[in-house]
Parts: sequence; structure tokens; C-alpha cells
Amino acid sequence: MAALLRQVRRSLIIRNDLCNTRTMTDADTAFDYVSSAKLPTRFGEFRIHGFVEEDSGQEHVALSYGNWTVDDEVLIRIHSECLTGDALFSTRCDCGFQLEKALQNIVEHGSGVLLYLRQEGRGIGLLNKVRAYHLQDNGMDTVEANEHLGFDADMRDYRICRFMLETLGVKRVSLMTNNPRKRQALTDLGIDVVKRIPIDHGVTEHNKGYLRTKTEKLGHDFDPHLLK
Ligand SMILES: Nc1nc2c(ncn2[C@@H]2O[C@H](COP(=O)(O)OP(=O)(O)OP(=O)(O)O)[C@@H](O)[C@H]2O)c(=O)[nH]1
Ligand SMILES: [Zn+2]
Repeated sequence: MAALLRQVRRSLIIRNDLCNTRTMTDADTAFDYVSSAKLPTRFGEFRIHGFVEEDSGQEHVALSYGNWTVDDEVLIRIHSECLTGDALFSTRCDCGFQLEKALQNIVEHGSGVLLYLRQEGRGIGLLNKVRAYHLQDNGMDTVEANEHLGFDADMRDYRICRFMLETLGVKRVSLMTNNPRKRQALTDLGIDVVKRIPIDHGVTEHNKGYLRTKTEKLGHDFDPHLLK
């Protein structure tokens, strides 16, 4: 009996070398899983998995590390693209620091997933974010700048997360975020968010004001002592 259970459990272990194309249709959007490959990083060897939204052609990736079974609580981060913070070392925001910390945490934990969503500028795009930064240089905060440009404060759409996590065999998660709205978005998609893990790294003199605004206007949970 024990041997049978072990065999069933083994067959449930998610292999990170997925290779089949997979599609899911949401109410009004279709998503495809495209391919995966090894991705050695400074932190450890991940696999990268490619996904696409059929209508918009928007591409997203997931990085996975280690193995799990469908019943396991998997450590995840949903990271919104921030070219300036993630790739260009900007200290205007905390994104680059959080990205690094999330990958480190996953490796230390032994397994996990980072969904890297192409939602630059909270969904307004890179150049609109530059426009918003320009307005912030002249006194607006991050929310006022978005609104001045005719956007909502946060335009992100998380629907593809369900497809990405299902493809990777993840149903239950512990989520690294300071943003309660992300947690709610995942819960609304039917993902069991067992716990939230704060990821308050990367406070700098340049981003304290921005982080304060996120706490006050966007409901982020941030340790107030860090923002003094
Ligand atoms: N429109 C706009 N987007 C910004 C600004 N600063 C950072 N971003 C974008 O905000 C997104 C990250 O969102 P954050 O609000 O920093 O954090 P979060 O993802 O909601 O929450 P965490 O999970 O705690 O990191 C990225 O897409 C960044 O490009 C800004 O001033 N204006
Ligand atoms: Zn950023």
C-alpha cells in the first residue's frame, strides 16, 4: 500500500521540463503555453516557461525551481515588469530589489515559481510610465500622475496567472507580496492563497515617498518604520 501511494505521489510530481503546447480559453481571452528551457541564474538553475495571450500577443514568462506535488503549498511571486527597476538598476522603486530577493527566497526554500508578467508601469506601458515619472519629478505622486494621464492608478489584469499556475501544477500558494490586491486577485481566480509573505526589501531615499504613497493610496502593507 505504501509503495502504491509513493508511486501515485511520484506520478503527481510536476516535471519542470513541460513540452506540450497547452491552451486555455478564459471568458474572453485565450492563453497558450509555448515552451520551456533551462535558465541558469546567479541564484540557481531555474526553468523558464513561455506563455502568450492570443488576442494581444502579449508574452509572459514563469521561472520555476525544484519540484512539488499538486497538493503542496508552493512559494510564489507575481512580479510586474519594471524595466527601469528590474534591468536598469533604478532606485525610484523597489522592483529590482524585490525580484532579486524573490529568486533568492525560492532557491533557499528549495522550490517555487516566479511569474514575470509583462504589465509594465502597472499596465500603462513603459513610455507612459516615463511620462508619469516626468509628472512626479514635477510634484505629483504616482497615483496622481497616472490619473493626470487618463489612466486608473492600477490597470493590471491577472487572469493569465491561473493558466500559468495550472500549467505548472500549482494550486495552493504562499505569495510574496506587500499588495493585498494581488492576493485578492489570485483568490478571485480560484487559487488558494494560504499565506502572504511580506517582501519589503529595497527601501531607498529615492523611493520612500513612492512607497509611502503606495501604502496610503493603494493599500500596500509596508512596515511604517521602514518608511520613516
Ligand atoms: N504607472 C506607474 N507604474 C509604476 C511606477 N513605479 C513603478 N511602477 C510599476 O509598478 C509595477 C510594480 O508595482 P508595485 O506597485 O511597485 O508593486 P506591486 O507589484 O503592486 O506589489 P508587490 O507585490 O508588493 O511588489 C511595475 O509594473 C512598475 O513598472 C510609477 O510611478 N507609475
Ligand atoms: Zn519598479
